[in-house]
Amino acid sequence: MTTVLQHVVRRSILRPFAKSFSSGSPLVDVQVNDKTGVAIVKMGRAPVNGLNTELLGALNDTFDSLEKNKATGMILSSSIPNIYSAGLDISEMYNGTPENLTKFWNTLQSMWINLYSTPLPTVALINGNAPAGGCLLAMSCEYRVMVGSKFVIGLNETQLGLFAPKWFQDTMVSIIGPRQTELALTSGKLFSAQEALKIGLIDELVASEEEALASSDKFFGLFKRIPGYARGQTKNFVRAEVLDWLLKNREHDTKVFLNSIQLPHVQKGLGLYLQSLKKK
Ligand SMILES: CCCCC/C=C\C/C=C\CC/C=C/CC(=O)SCCNC(=O)CCNC(=O)[C@H](O)C(C)(C)COP(=O)(O)OP(=O)(O)OC[C@H]1O[C@@H](n2cnc3c(N)ncnc32)[C@H](O)[C@@H]1OP(=O)(O)O
Repeated sequence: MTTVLQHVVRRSILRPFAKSFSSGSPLVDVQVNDKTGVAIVKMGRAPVNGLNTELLGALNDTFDSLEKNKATGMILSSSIPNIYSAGLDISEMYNGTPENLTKFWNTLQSMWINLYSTPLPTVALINGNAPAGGCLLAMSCEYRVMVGSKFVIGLNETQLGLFAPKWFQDTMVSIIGPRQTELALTSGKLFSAQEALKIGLIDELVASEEEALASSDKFFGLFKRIPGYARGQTKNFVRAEVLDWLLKNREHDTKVFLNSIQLPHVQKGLGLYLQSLKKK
């Protein structure tokens, strides 16, 4: 089978048949399996894959590029040991100008719309902690495999004095239901891997990255004989309600974010939280 992406080969081959391609950003590494057409997308923004405007934009461009170049599936993972993503980069939300905050939020919205609605089958290979925005990324994929039992995942926004936006919440509701989402979000719960498995927030818990890749292959294999259009339309219908809310309310959602995040007591809380993280 010929290579599905037309980009320039950039780095060495890591898996058999896998080629590295330039994602256009040093923050995102893309390797496409020549044989299957499945792309492994790895976030690599040290130290914790904080989702700033640049990384969000790079992810968005990558998703676009994979679709345009007819990849057959995508695995979203991280190249940073023990970290999937620490969520939104708090430095972007602390003391930001209204222009920068708006750009940041709009980039997040676009990235999520793209990821959540892609017709490609998607797997989150969660090889590290995935709080808040990191959990959102994983939840937006169709299948979640966590590697190792020492990591946590969840929407912990209330612990920071924030709230998870409606579309973050709705994404979780679609996976674990309203009752468990309400309990988790009001308390800002970060689930252990075992808890996440029990509640269905992750689909599998495995011991190694190799096992996770095998699970992903098995998941993609489910669609071998299913026409792509039928699969894509079905995914669209299932996800339409959650997606449509943001598509119809982007401006409102941005205003809510801007108004809330700039409140003096919210800014003070963010500053203290950042300090506490740095002091560790
Ligand atoms: C009426 C009031 C309403 C208010 C509502 C307001 C707004 C509502 C609208 C929108 C809501 C906004 C939604 C936000 C979602 C989010 O994603 S917020 C981010 C939440 N993330 C976290 O809480 C995770 C914090 N990080 C950690 O727990 C740990 O770092 C880790 C991920 C578990 C990793 O631990 P590890 O020990 O490996 O690393 P360190 O903790 O030592 O960190 C290394 C380095 O990285 C910095 N850092 C960590 N996380 C972030 C982050 N999210 N953003 C920016 N920077 C981060 C940390 O400070 C260290 O920095 P260094 O010391 O300078 O190296």
